[in-house]
Amino acid sequence: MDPFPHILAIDQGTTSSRALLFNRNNEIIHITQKEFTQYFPKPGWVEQDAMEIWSSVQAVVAEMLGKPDVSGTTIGAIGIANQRETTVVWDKTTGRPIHRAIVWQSRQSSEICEKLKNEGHEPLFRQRTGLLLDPYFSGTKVRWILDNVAGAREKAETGKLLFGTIDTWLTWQLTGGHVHVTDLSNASRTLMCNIHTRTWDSELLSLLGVPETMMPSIVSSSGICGHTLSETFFGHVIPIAGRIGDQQAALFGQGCHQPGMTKNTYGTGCFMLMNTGEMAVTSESGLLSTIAWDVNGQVQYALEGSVFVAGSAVQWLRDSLRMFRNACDSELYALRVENTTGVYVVPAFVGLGTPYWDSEVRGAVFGITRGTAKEHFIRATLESLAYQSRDVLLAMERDAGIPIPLLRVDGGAAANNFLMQFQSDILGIPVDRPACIESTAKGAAHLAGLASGFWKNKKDLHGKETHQRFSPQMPEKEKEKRCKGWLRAVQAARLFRDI
Ligand SMILES: Nc1ncnc2c1ncn2[C@@H]1O[C@H](COP(=O)(O)OP(=O)(O)O)[C@@H](O)[C@H]1O
Ligand SMILES: O=P(O)(O)OC[C@H](O)CO
Repeated sequence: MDPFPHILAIDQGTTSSRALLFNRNNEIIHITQKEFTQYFPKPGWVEQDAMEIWSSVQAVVAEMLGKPDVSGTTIGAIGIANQRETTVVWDKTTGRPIHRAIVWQSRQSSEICEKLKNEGHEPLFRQRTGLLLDPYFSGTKVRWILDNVAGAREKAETGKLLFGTIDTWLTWQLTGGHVHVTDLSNASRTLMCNIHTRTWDSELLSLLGVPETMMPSIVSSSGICGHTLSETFFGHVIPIAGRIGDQQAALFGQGCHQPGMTKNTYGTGCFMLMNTGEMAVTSESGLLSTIAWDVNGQVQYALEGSVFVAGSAVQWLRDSLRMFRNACDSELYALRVENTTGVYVVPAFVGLGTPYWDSEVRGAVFGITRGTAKEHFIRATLESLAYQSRDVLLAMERDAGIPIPLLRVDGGAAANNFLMQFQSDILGIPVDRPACIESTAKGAAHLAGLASGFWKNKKDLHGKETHQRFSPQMPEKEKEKRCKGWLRAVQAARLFRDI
């Protein structure tokens, strides 16, 4: 009998927390999931309650432990994949957050970014962190909390506050407040980590006004950093053996272990990453240079294009415009019409990321007529995910200096066949969707499984996976016409901000 037949992956995403149980054949045998509240306190601001995030993780794990043949004693190790950049600051003694978590999408620190840019600091941040001075990243979010929460700065300066991204927060909670760590993939998204020396950068911390005592220790993406407590709901001491930002996790889970291999994940946002091996590639086209993972001291880098609003535009159609009940219904509506009749939705609700990096532009709809129906609107919104991904892919090909012959996809919205076909059509290359689109959880499970000896080496991780291929069908002229229309729509949305 296998004493530990399972690996538990915790996939803490922007819209939901999920627990996924893997067996030694690399199969997912159970999934539990819980959505949690999103707060939009002001236009462009997005916040979450860190305690609610933790409760949602407890809930999905508790539900998992209630499944037949699953218990704390059957789980060999835990791996965590998390929404990145989202910032939690908490009191070391009480363990209570001092403010809501500021979500990666939130723009509330844009003034801080502008000030640092005006002071001429962007080249230094860019060179050392591979990122840009954009509110997307954690550094200016921490600064915002220290500036805006009464008494926070004094407490931070006397070592009473801790900072963490969601991996750090969950590890802290799972270990009963004993372990304060992050890994390089997450650290590389904070604006505070030098991706070349792979340490927190004192000069950048000082420019941001963040005391170094708040920072977690940086540990490997694959290795045991702590254990659950036997007296908590697991009822057992389980090693926490992997932690990695969700987009890098998906890159690992898709098996993109070699330089040049690329994947695009369609979740709340869209994130395209290309493995660049042991080299941090500097981008000329607005891509980010980031750390993919650190496994056994071997660090790999990636080029990344980040789209801020993708699946969340579908949620907006569902929840705010009440156009349908389930995200998957968007496909049925989109297929009821032949095209959008020239309607374009630019879902720049929180600005635009790669390659535009325009944090002030806001969403816009173009080309509506009296004949525009809900179906056109839904179709145009889905198409916007593909157009934004195309903008990123073209930038990536330019920077990497190689064509991308095929795109691997995953994430919740990759389940949408209409979207995947349209993506292939406007890219003019095949799009491959694995039968199991849970690449993020796979990546976290793989890293934990390798560290705990559950799987011996990478050969055990990939085998008989099947893919569905979407091949381009749209005539070249039609493709060009539509893509030109999209670029005009983006330009017009940006112009609207400027007038
Ligand atoms: N069939 C679908 N078509 C389009 N969008 C979808 C579909 N299913 C899920 N989504 C969108 O995908 C997102 C959820 O994907 P997921 O990978 O779980 O995201 P995250 O990790 O960011 O929480 C939601 O924003 C949802 O609106
Ligand atoms: O929650 P996801 O899957 O949309 O991922 C969010 C990213 O990590 C943000 O950088």
